[in-house]
Amino acid sequence: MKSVVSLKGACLKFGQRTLWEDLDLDIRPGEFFAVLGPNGSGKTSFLKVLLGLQKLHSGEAALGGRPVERGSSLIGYIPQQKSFAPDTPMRARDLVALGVDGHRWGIRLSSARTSRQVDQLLELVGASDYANVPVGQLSGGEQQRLRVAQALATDPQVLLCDEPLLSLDLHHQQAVSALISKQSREHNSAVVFVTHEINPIIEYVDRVLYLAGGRFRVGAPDEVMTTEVLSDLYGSHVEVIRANGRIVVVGLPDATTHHHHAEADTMAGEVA
Ligand SMILES: Nc1ncnc2c1ncn2[C@@H]1O[C@H](COP(=O)(O)OP(=O)(O)OP(=O)(O)O)[C@@H](O)[C@H]1O
Repeated sequence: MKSVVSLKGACLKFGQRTLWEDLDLDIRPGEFFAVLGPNGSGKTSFLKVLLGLQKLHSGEAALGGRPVERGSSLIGYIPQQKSFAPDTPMRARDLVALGVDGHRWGIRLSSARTSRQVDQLLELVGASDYANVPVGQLSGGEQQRLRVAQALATDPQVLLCDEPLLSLDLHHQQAVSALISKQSREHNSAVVFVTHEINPIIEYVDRVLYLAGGRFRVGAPDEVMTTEVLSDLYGSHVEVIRANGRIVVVGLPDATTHHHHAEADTMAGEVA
């Protein structure tokens, strides 16, 4: 099947610092693709490249067979959580409606139809109860569910998600992950899902891009999330333990992308 996201020989650098290089990647329609790695490894920058907001140092990035560009209508985007100001003059349903018809030129959907679609989206993310509440008065998790609804509104071919589960409680983490996976299966949308933590989405992930130390590995979770591969990426021994379908990475170096900073300090943690 043709890929919907394609990177060829992609390299991203800031000054002397290389986040990744020689990255060749094809993401298929309907694929659930997770991007993992420690703080500062370049996960958000990876999304910015696909959004056309960050130029590659070298190589090519394409969406739907065309070079990436800002504002592509192929993309739905769930940004990293930022709170709305308390006095934002917008209700929950207005925010979702913006996703439905806010950026269309020409024929706009009739308002009754927009309204029905907004109701469906609100229900999908479990936000019907607060549809008329101003967004600035909602909790971080409630706001985040609205962003998911907004991103799904255009039925995107590529759904870019930047840590969409942050600030959600366990129940809503599961609900939002399931929703995103459903979108990918039923609408054949490719999902690029940036996260620190693979466990909430482990049952959905087809492949992982793991970034660390200016290097990367791509493959199925079982191929990448291993003691051998992660120890190699981090340049120090880490232990990957599987228990009850979860993956725990123990002994990660201090979160850093620089090998020379990977000091003796270690912490036992559940990352990835
Ligand atoms: N425009 C820029 N100019 C210079 N450096 C940048 C720029 N954008 C990002 N960086 C640096 O690139 C590195 C990767 O940033 P990025 O936000 O992609 O990391 P991340 O993996 O998403 O991190 P986190 O998990 O902390 O969100 C960081 O060290 C950041 O400071």
